[in-house]
Amino acid sequence: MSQDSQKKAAAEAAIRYVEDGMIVGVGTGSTVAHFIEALGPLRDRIEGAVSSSVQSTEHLHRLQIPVLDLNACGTLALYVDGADECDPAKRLIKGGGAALTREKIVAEAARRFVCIIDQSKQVDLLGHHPVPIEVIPMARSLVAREIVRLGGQPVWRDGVVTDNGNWILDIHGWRIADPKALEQQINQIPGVVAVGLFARRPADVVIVGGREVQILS
Ligand SMILES: O=C[C@H](O)[C@H](O)[C@H](O)COP(=O)(O)O
Repeated sequence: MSQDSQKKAAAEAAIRYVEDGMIVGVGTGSTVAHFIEALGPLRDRIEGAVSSSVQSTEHLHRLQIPVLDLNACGTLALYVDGADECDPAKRLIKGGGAALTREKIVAEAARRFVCIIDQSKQVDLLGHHPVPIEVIPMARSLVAREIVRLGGQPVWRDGVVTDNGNWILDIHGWRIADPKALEQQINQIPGVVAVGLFARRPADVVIVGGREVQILS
């Protein structure tokens, strides 16, 4: 089964968590694009969606799913998003598509975070995939130097500007034994907007696509 078919299978399996009248938090990326497609036929049964990126907002609009302002929604019942890596404790690396900051905000606002992935995303230890950090542009070099002190190798994702007008550093070379501690340390560096480590707020349910879809809860 191709990686994209696995993504689609996971995304379609996540639809069972959508209930009538819900406001659904929606992540970003190619796996979420399948979820948005599956959500389309339910547009009249849900109140709407809260989006984590311009890309997802445009997709939701194309399917006539109302996109709501998080500030007017309070706590969301459900957030569905993909990931770049997922460990057995459902901690994640996210941000391959540069949407990590808004994704973190919507995930934090949700009671249940359902993460949809293909099998290649499952790892024992996070860090094979670089860890993205969104930084305020003027702080790029400062943050990079601090990251080197923490043992990482920062690479500027040159040319990429986030939806918030910021830049991305991708940190290579880490095998992350304590993701929560590292998340906290990175968050303390001035100029860091968000880090794509989701350890303080891991997923609640992980759906792994495949011929047999696996649901880890
Ligand atoms: O910024 C992007 C997000 O964190 C994505 O959810 C993540 O990169 C996974 O993307 P995809 O579903 O395309 O593999």
